[in-house]
Amino acid sequence: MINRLTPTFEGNHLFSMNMPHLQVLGARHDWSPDAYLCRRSFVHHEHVILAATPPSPPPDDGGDQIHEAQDLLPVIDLECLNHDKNNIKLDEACKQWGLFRLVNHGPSKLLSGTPILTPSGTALKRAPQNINLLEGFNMTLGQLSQFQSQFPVLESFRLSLMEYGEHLTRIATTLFEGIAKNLDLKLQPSRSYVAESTGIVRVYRYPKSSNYNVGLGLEVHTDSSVLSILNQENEVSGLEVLKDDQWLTVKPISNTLVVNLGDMMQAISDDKYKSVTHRVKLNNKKQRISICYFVFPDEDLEIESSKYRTFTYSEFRAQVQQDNKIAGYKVGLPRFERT
Ligand SMILES: O=C(O)CCC(=O)C(=O)O
Ligand SMILES: [Fe+2]
Repeated sequence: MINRLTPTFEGNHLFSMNMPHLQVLGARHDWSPDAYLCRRSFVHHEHVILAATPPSPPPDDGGDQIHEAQDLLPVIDLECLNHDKNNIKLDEACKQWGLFRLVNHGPSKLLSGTPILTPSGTALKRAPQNINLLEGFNMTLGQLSQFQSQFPVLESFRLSLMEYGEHLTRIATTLFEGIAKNLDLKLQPSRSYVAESTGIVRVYRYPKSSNYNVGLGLEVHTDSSVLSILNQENEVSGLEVLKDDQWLTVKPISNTLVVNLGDMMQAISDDKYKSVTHRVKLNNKKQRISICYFVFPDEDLEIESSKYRTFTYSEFRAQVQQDNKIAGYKVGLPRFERT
């Protein structure tokens, strides 16, 4: 797969040319277009952005105590999960962490690519609350067929994305089934909670930087997804997770995916599981590349819980986009709390 994908990326001009169109195919699920522009424009306009918006200091590190979570993070074996009826380890990981490493998930080399350059950023209409120093693109799996006719030159890339999406959907489905059993969830029949069609594959490149004043690679946030499955492609650290008020580095380990629970999972589980708070710091030695797969429920599936008013994922997404646009940040689940 590496060989099929890499030539597509080679000569970054291909993506420089096509990025505006790629955006149309799939904007990041919970970002306003403005925030998205900001995120992808730093390469050419870093000085402009930083001058326009003073960087906010990195969030409190709990007394600068950053711990490595390498030995603490729960590890889930996908193959064992298939055999166990109630998987206590998975349940504990979801309850206590909201994030775990995943091993034995299938092919060791899932996807690889080279960094992608974006075109010059368009002027920002509004400064978002935080500047995120990264560039990348999102692809919604359900829209890949449009991609075929619009960009025949990227056909091998499209096929790779499809294969990656199928593989990751299989993983997400297995994990979700395990979680549903553990929580004894009453699922709506014939509806998908981890729909491939709404799945998003996102590739990001974070520049290297030793200057903490420039801000974070990706601000403190929770994901809107049911599950997010992260491939820390070039094994460069940066991801940190908030656990018991301390930031822990999630060190990359080869052939090991990182799974984190998102807002939809929190609501579906009636708050038994938490959407994990995380952020990405810039690495001071190397640029970092991550490939993330976000999976969502069918857009019109009604999520019922005792904590939140009934809502659909499309309502949630619209609310997040509106908050991003008006307030400059995501409010998320608190917007849907029962009063
Ligand atoms: O790049 C990463 O490691 C994490 C990215 C992330 O948290 C996100 O896109 O929501
Ligand atoms: Fe995230």
